[in-house]
Amino acid sequence: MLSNLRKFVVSHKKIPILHINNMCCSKMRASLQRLKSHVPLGRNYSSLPGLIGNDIKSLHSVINPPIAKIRNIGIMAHIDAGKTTTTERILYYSGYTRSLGDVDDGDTVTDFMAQERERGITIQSAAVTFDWKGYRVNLIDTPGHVDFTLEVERCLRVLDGAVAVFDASAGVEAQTLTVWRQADKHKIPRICFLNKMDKTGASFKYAVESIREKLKAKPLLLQLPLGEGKAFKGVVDVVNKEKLLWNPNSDDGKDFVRNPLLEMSDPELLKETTEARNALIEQVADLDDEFADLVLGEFSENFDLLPAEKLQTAIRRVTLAQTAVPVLCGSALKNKGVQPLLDAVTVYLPSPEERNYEFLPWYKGDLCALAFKVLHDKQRGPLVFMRIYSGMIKPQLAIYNINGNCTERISRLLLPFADQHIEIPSLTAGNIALTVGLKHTATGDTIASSKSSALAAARRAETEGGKKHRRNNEAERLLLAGVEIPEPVFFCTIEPPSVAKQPDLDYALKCLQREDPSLKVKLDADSGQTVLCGMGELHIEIIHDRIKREYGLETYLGPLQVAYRETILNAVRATDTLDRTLGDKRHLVTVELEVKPVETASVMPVIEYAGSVSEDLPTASQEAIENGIHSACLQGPLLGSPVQDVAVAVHSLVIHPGTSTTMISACVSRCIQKALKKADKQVLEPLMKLEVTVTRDYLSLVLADLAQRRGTIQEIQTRQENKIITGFVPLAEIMGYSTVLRTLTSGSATFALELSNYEAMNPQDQTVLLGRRSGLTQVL
Ligand SMILES: Nc1nc2c(ncn2[C@@H]2O[C@H](COP(=O)(O)OP(=O)(O)OP(=O)(O)O)[C@@H](O)[C@H]2O)c(=O)[nH]1
Repeated sequence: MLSNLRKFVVSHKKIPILHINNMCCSKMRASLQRLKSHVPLGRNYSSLPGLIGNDIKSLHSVINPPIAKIRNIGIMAHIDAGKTTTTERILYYSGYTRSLGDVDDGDTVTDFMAQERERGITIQSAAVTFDWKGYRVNLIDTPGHVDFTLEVERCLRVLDGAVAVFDASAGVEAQTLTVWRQADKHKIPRICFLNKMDKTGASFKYAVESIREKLKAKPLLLQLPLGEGKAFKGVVDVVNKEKLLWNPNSDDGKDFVRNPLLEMSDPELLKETTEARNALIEQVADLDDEFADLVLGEFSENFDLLPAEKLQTAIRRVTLAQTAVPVLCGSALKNKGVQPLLDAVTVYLPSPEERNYEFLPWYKGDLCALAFKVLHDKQRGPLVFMRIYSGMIKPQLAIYNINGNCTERISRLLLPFADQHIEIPSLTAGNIALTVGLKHTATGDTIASSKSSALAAARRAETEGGKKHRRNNEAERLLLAGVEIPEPVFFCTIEPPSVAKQPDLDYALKCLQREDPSLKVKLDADSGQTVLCGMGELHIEIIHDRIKREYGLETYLGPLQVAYRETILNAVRATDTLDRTLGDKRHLVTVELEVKPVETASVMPVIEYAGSVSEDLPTASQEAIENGIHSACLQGPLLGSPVQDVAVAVHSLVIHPGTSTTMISACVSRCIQKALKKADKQVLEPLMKLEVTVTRDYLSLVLADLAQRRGTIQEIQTRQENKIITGFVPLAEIMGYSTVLRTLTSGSATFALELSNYEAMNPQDQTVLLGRRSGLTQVL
């Protein structure tokens, strides 16, 4: 049946454009695109009967493969490690694309974008589905830039396994560390692929050491490289003691031979591989008791007799347990090593049923899914990518969105399979679905089959999980959380070309926010201007570009500004009374509270109640108090920025009968603002962790520049020919750094930046900032 499907796909002339909506993922997509003729998506849905004739039974096995044969994986890497090139090879060898692209062909990417602009089509691929040796692989796109960390995390949330790609000449780099930590957080089993083995300076040993040291992981060397740098020609399969050599005359790397290592032809290599295999066996036995028993019993005399399958099974167990990571190597650019990597994905990474999702039992087989990406297609409306954890999705199915507390209907169901979006009759647990017709579902929403099913699951969660899952709101317990949306660090005003276009801008921003919850949009009460808040310069730039490209609006951005925070240095008490008569109703509240500093590194205030207040406090009044506290803490007295690291203790509260909750909130909020004004205050600024890779010649120039930017240097390491500077620098001082660094080092240096924490500004800098901002506070 698979061959049937392939045949159809290959013979089908109309191949869709997939879209670029997010520039940081654009290279992968663009390289996919240029392999296809440019025909709008709408004409390229394949419906089921046309696809397979009457062979419905076989189709089921293709569309809904056994769950054990599904792999939901992502590829994660530091910028430029070769994620795009590796992905491109994977798609080519799996038959997804029909020729190999080249990421260095910048013109092609630009051409593609221009064509996309002309057509005004918005399609994007967040996941592609392909088959490899009888396995269904859903490859989920994870962007590499730090501004899109949230996007990476959101994607990680729906992965069952991941391939971490490294530049073998650089080993572990800054962004690798970040994504590795994120993958740790979501407990995702991984495989490491040491790419760029052909590059001058590539060192298998160095890269493996850096995995051991920096990632604190236990690398399992499943392969050894045959040569390094220019001499790289293939790999040794340590598990099977085989040599894999790629035909030097093949221009796409499809042609390679796998031969057993023999004493006669390769005595040295055989010896080296046997030692590596024995070391691997010992290492795995140390981590897995079942394997240790096997090895020490039957095979203790001679590890050579241990069958490869038994070793693979044990490697799989330790990979799934995340006690070690298999390491493979190759050169995606030179088309070597990618097919064994795909084999390893199917052999060592888990199927959906092997992941331990604690929420699954609560649903008892009912639908539970996570919307992990929303795209706006001009013809189809919103397209929602969903990971199905349990149950089934069908076209015309009504689903309940737990976050949005609303029910809506899926009109069509698609599978982004090979180079088609195939319309399908149903999709079961473990799969990635692309749905059409959902108007309210946003990125990150949890989906159930109905409200009653969600509530039943919530009750089970509470019974089974006890206090662990107890949250304020019943449905909240069920949210497939794990992706905390970080507070934006940058903001700027955005204006439409004319007042008449404001509704169009509002609509565009609403759509973009549904796709990207890390984008915040506010209305400045004083100036009436719309304010965009984002995760970085690139993030805001991309939003600006997308508004123009996808919504045809030429907008104007105000100067980019840093999102500061405020805190207080001492505890302060305040009392307030609100007494207002509206119509014939009197609203009277008196509150006494204390605001004090605490160390939480959060803008969520800690709320405490005196015993006399909490006793018999109605839920509605408590909610009103907390709303008042939260809204007051959003605008600190110094800059109007969020206040962090504070606790609020409510000491007394007197509410006149009939007083509305709005009045309670207003009184509490005013009282807090009074207290905050009285306190000693401090501005906190975002401090960025910076890693600069620079050649020795430019080291002192870069250090001198960082010193001027109030930077502090943590350490300077040597990596081959380069120096790696790590340190911290305030965000305000590092705006536009890419241009500066390029000029300073003639384009030879690279850097990675990520938010470290918010830190107190020194008194002089704070005075300068407040002086500068006092002229600006009217604008923002
Ligand atoms: N020598 C060598 N160069 C490679 C290899 N793989 C990728 N490259 C080159 O490395 C550069 C970056 O490759 P990409 O595939 O774009 O890397 P990426 O990780 O997707 O980069 P970002 O999308 O910017 O994060 C390009 O110039 C590639 O040609 C490889 O195996 N060997």
